[in-house]
Amino acid sequence: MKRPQLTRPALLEARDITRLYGPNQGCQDIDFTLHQGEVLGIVGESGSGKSTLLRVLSGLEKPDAGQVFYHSTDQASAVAGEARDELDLYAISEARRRALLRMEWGLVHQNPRDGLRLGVSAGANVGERLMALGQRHYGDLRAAGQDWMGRVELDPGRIDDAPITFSGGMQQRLQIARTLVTKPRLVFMDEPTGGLDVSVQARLLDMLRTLTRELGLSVVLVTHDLAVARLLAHRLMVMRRGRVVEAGLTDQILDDPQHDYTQLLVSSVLTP
Ligand SMILES: Nc1ncnc2c1ncn2[C@@H]1O[C@H](COP(=O)(O)OP(=O)(O)OP(=O)(O)O)[C@@H](O)[C@H]1O
Repeated sequence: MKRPQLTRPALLEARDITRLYGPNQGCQDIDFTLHQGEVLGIVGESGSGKSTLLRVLSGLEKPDAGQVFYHSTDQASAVAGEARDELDLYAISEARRRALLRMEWGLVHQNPRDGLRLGVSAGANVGERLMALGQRHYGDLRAAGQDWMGRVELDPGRIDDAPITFSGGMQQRLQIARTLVTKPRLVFMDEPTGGLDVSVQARLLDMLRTLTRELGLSVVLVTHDLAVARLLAHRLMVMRRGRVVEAGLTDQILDDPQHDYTQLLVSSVLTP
């Protein structure tokens, strides 16, 4: 199989990450490199430590041990006065981490209400992230809002409606538009299709796959749903009790799982 991502530069590196709340609760000794344009799926049953790892990787929770390195753009590093483009995520300031989330990263929550501002219009939800990057022209912000609502298959005519009037699936589309409008270099997704009806999930998944391909997004995707992983991820890490038990190309892992736990996971989900 073609493996273009391996020839691309590293974007995010996790080095021996451990964050434990109790024995086997959290994540331990996690080590991997995400390359530009790559979608990495983190899979495993509930409680295996996927969300804990995602919080550590996205700068939201300091690990007990280990480091996360992010290769920033030259421009953003220059603004922050940094000499190198490789940032040690927990050695930089909290303000700098927040700036990364605003300027270079995106975060898609399982519950769209965690990622949206419910009190302002759909258009404002999309435009707001652009304003945080310095865009001020009202017409441009509105045009971007309409454009992105169309791209996530929402009716642009509803740009002035509050997200609270949208269905769960529509809110998730809006959250995705709000996240992607700034063209983030790295997107973290936590169960992006979780909590939705199966038919709504399928359409959303299809849209996500199209967008990740079109935009060449680099994504760390947490899901317990192997069908979601199969459709979106180039590579998978399988977690159990906080540890990675198997990692590799998605098709290899799902078609020929080596570890007992992965075999169980795959057979219980994919076999009728
Ligand atoms: N803030 C916390 N305080 C204490 N324990 C926690 C905390 N966050 C997670 N845990 C525990 O760590 C373990 C891993 O949880 P985590 O949410 O990372 O797993 P997960 O694989 O994402 O599961 P799920 O799919 O159910 O969200 C669980 O046993 C959980 O109870």
